[in-house]
Amino acid sequence: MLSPVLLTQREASKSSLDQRVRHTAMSKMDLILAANAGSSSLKISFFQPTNPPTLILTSSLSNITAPPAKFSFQVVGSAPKNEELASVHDHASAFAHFLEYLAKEAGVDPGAIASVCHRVVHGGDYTEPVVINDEAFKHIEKLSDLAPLHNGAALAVIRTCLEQLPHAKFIAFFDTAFHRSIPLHISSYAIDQKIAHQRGLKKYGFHGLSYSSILHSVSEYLQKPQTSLNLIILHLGSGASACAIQRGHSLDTSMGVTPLDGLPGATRSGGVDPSLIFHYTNKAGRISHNKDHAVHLHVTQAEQILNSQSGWKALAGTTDFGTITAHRDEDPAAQLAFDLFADRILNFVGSYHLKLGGDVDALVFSGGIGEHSGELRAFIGERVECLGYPMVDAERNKGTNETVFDIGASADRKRVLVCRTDEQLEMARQCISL
Ligand SMILES: Nc1ncnc2c1ncn2[C@@H]1O[C@H](COP(=O)(O)OP(=O)(O)O)[C@@H](O)[C@H]1O
Ligand SMILES: CC(=O)OP(=O)(O)O
Ligand SMILES: [Mg+2]
Repeated sequence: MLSPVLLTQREASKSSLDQRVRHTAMSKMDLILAANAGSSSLKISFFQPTNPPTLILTSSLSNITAPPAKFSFQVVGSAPKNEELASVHDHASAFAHFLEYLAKEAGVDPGAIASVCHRVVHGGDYTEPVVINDEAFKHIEKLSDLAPLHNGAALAVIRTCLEQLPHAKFIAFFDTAFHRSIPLHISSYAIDQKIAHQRGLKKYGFHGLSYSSILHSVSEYLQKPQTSLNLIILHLGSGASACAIQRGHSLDTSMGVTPLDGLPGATRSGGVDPSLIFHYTNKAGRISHNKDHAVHLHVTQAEQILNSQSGWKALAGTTDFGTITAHRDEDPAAQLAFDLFADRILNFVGSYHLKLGGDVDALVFSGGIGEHSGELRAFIGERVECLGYPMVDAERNKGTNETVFDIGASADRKRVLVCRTDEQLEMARQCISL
């Protein structure tokens, strides 16, 4: 017998959710919950399992690593609820808060959730989504050292789900899977290949769910099949990476065996001379004895510093790129952070433009910074004009509510686009097609 989804009839502000959830789930208890454990945030969306998936509600907990965390919860068609939470300090407490809010405030019975999609950043050799069983759980756990800010956080959310939603099916979707198409000479490091194979030391690449989502949206926007598209995509968030897409497949990306390489981020250094770690601290190479999670992951102190104590946080004392942009005129540290980020982005745009033989349909900005920082887009846009990209139009660069919008002054063959990525939607889409 089907139990009602809603525990109680609540106040009018919840009526939109009531109607949507009641409508579908009373007859079919098969909602999809998609959880995205990023380095600084936990983003959650609920979908009805239609094709394409129908969004019911979104929630996010950001600033998890720079408290107080910011909680937002929005039922589609209703006003968002926002609050600051001093009690949330990691992904496990963030997800616990969400589940409590869902039942108590939104009145949703967790029994209505049939499938839970988890974004897992490092999947190693898994190239397809997997149902999470003991073996998959251990596999993800083993890879935690290679994604120290991510896999452990995703596992904490998975553990809570296993305890609190025992009736649901859990599926892991991997960031790395999208990059399985990267050719061997690009994914290999110039090291002993026997050791490289034994230890899985190669470029895996990350943000793959985001790149899939962007590819899907840009293909719809340009009305061209994905397999005809050559794109340079910049996913600029707390973790930032670039990707060259050739005929709809990943050709190269800036992150490597771990998400540390390539562009700097909120707390990550990005690529440095590998020898730098031996000079940064004379403790490099030893197991960290700090009190944080790095101890349990056996990450060396240097690796911990480059992952968690670097990036904007080290350069400008904030993990918020919006603050950096706003203060760069009066604060040389903020100016340095801005200029350094732009410089590293240009390295990848130039290199990927060349790898694609100049045959690029669009340069695409995405991620929290790419979607919101008109200043950074204008700065990069001006410098890539020499490669044949149109000038960034100041008015268009102010943005719209569309998923994809064009900020180029002319709709020449090459475009400069902004795309709102949606990793949760991408997982729901793949979940339905499974
Ligand atoms: N208006 C803005 N201008 C510049 N940067 C912004 C703005 N809004 C958000 N950001 C940046 O986006 C980052 C979050 O990006 P997001 O992709 O959501 O992060 P995550 O990597 O946790 O998924 C914030 O840390 C902030 O630096
Ligand atoms: C891979 C990665 O860095 O992800 P995020 O930007 O969500 O932290
Ligand atoms: Mg993210």
